[in-house]
Amino acid sequence: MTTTGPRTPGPLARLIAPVRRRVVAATVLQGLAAGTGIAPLVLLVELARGLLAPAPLDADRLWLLVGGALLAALVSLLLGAASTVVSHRADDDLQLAVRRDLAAHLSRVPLGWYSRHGSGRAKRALHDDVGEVHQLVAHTVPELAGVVAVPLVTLVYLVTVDWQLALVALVLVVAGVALFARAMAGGMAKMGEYARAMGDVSSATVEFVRGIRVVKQLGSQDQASSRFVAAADAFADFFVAWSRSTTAVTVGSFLLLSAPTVTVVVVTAGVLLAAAGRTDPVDVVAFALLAPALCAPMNAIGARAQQITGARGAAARIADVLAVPELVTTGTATPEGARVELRGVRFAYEPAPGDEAHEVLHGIDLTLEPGTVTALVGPSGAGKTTLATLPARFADPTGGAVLVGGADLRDVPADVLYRTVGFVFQDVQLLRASITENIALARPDATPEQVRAAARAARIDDRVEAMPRGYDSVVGEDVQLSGGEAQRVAIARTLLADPPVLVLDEATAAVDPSAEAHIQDAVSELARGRTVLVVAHRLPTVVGADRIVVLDDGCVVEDGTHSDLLAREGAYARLWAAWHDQAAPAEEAVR
Ligand SMILES: Nc1ncnc2c1ncn2[C@@H]1O[C@H](COP(=O)(O)OP(=O)(O)OP(=O)(O)O)[C@@H](O)[C@H]1O
Repeated sequence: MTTTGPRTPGPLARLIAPVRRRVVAATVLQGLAAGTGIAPLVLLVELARGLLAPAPLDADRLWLLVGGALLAALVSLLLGAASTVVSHRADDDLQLAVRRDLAAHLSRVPLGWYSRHGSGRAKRALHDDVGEVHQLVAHTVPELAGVVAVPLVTLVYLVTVDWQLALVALVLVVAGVALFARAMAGGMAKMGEYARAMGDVSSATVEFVRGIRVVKQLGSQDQASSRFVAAADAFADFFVAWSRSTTAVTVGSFLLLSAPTVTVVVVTAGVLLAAAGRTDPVDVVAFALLAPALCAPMNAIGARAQQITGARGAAARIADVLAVPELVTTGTATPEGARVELRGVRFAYEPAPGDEAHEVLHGIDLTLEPGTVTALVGPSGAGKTTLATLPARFADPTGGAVLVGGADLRDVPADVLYRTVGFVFQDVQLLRASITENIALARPDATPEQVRAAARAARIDDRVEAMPRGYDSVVGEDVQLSGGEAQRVAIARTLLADPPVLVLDEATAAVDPSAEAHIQDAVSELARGRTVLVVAHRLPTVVGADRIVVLDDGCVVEDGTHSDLLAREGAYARLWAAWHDQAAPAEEAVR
């Protein structure tokens, strides 16, 4: 993201602002630690000077130098440790604060956001992105002080020892840094292309892996893998060309900045100067010992630059998640009763960047009376699922209002709303916890008898009893549940929560007859005495509904009972006939 005009802090600067002072303190401490870390070497040089001097040994002075070197090493260690403590404390506080903010925010974003992005984006922000910022605050920034302080302090000392030799070393390092900067600039210029090629490989990989089962069934592996292979080849070609264009400069910079090169060149120059009587041989020892320190930290710059780029991306992603609008609730209304009303409801999904918003519900008026079952039917893409998610406030309508028990959902506190409206959708979410905990999620105080009663009503009790640890069996560890079983656990959970209004998205796929009978029994149990809205993907299941609402292209086109609608010979009758011609024989074949 680019900004113009007065400089506004970027997402990374804003994110770490609360701990900025402590990061600065840790950086200063690390700089001091790195600077004092050079002192023992300097004192060693002075020790050599004392030992090699023609004059008699001044033992006291030499011991003083040894003591000084030890003390400097100790101080450097202590300063480094203090820096680590300060930076890690700051990092701990920052991680906790950011994770708390994210968790609180994620609990208030519309449920529809999760349907659209899956839980992967939330996990990435909470775990991976916070981890990248940790790397920056706890390690990268303080360590950069060392990268700067060590060569600077060394250079200042070496200039005082012999400015000519220092100049030789400086020319080498400057040439190396210039080459390195060129290599980095070349690399950065192609970064966009690199990201594109990498993106192509990852989307081709995802596509290939996702479709692998279907592809294998159809025996067309070669065709399916061709896009993946083409993307991988294109990436390899790009990478080879990229490396070729930067290899010479990169290798040149590494050679110039390597400790052996700098040492050999400077010592050779020192020997020549000493032979010409223009420098003291002991000064050459100083360069032999300290010249590597001029360039050693440079090698860390590449990795640090990558960590800074990574943390910038992570902070931007965290900021994006925090910017997702929350569902605001005035908290001023409590539903009275279980009537659900949709008044002139319009809905448009948020468009992808660059696209125009596309309205999918165009002014729906619908009242669901307490204790009745209403089935939503219609062609694929008519807006059934979108409509069904609105009473559970997955999102707010873009026009009109949704009321439950006379209260506009925007005025109902979230906990009251979810006690009033329950939902069981196809992608059932079970926790990696015991069956009991999964069923009692909304009522942790439920007794084991209440949990079992709900499981019995949901026709899952027998299956749970047969599990290795019964109701204590952990889902995903002790037992793997089929889709139908998971759905019945979710139904048991909803039965126990006992919400007066219920939204159900019926399974799309045909399952075997006994499993379907179990699910239908469980659903009937669930529907008893509640206001139920069910999205029916398979027509035979709607026959007994009190009312059938036919949606087409985001509008209600018919409304009535099964026999009324058949007699009307309109949209529903056509759907029914089409289902009999196509889907029914296919389902029979599956059975
Ligand atoms: N998350 C989303 N973002 C953008 N558009 C969406 C999203 N979900 C659904 N749509 C669009 O909204 C329209 C209605 O979709 P919806 O899933 O509500 O229909 P449906 O009647 O339930 O279909 P089906 O029976 O196939 O499940 C479709 O055009 C669909 O492409």
